[in-house]
Amino acid sequence: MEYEDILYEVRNGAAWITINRPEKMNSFRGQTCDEIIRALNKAGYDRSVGAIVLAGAGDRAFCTGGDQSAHNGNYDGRGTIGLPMEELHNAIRDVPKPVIARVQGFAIGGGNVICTICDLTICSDKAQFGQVGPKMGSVDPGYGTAFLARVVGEKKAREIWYLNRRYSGAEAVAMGLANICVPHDQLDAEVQKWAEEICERSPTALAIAKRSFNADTAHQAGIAGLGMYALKLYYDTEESREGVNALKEKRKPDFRKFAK
Ligand SMILES: CC(C)(COP(=O)(O)OP(=O)(O)OC[C@H]1O[C@@H](n2cnc3c(N)ncnc32)[C@H](O)[C@@H]1OP(=O)(O)O)[C@@H](O)C(=O)NCCC(=O)NCCSC(=O)CCC(=O)c1ccccc1C(=O)O
Repeated sequence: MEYEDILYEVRNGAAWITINRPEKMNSFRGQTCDEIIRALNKAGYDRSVGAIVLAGAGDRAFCTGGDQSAHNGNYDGRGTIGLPMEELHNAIRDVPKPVIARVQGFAIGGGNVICTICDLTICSDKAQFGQVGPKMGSVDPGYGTAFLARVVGEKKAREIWYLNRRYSGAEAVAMGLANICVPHDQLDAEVQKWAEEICERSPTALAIAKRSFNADTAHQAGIAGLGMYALKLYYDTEESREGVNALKEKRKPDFRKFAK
């Protein structure tokens, strides 16, 4: 079998990459990231594909970030923190085709980062966006913070990271985090419509436009690469583990004891 954690299908020029771990709220482990990277590169350089859709299986979640059951100071894969996060984020940005996030449920933590990085985000009225980092003992030191501020503005990005609230699809559209919010049962048709419209456009012009948009924030890849080492040091602390343990033990984390 080519993939275990994702589904890959081309629908009339649109490559659909679907995280298929609904029992884990489509959170990702190392293998999931590797498979998404492989699928992105396959779709990105397949001449019959004009647009790429990133989705999550089932109704509950688009993606809820790193799989906390595979997280104990390190995740279970390769890379600085045990997940090839920088590579995954860069793959979304580097493929020369627009990537559309299809958000039908929770886009939380690292899942929120992924949809922030995607070129476009189309969500349903059941979508819920949000960050959980400081609530869970984690933080994205790269695109998830710095690029988010480019997308929604500095004040809103700081609110998202400092308070860890949840936002509806309509609120995501209002702050510029999503392009459009549609009724749940119309989501797939809407996503496919946008993808097919993109497929009719000049691939070279699209690739140049995407590279040009990316150029303005390319330095953030360097910040992310450096920040992952800081994140790894943080993951090795009791303070970070408090977040993971609290989720597992279904209790509120007590971070105050780590106040500096
Ligand atoms: C997603 C929730 C808000 C849903 O809440 P609720 O509806 O109340 O349902 P629950 O009962 O909480 O959850 C149901 C079920 O799903 C499991 N689950 C949910 N998310 C995860 C996950 N990420 N990993 C593993 N399992 C998960 C949950 O445990 C329940 O299982 P049961 O067996 O039924 O008990 C809520 O669940 C929630 O907030 N989940 C945690 C999300 C989370 O912590 N995500 C990742 C951590 S931090 C982060 O992502 C920010 C940092 C970041 O972006 C990053 C940057 C660089 C590298 C890596 C990361 C990274 O992603 O960690």
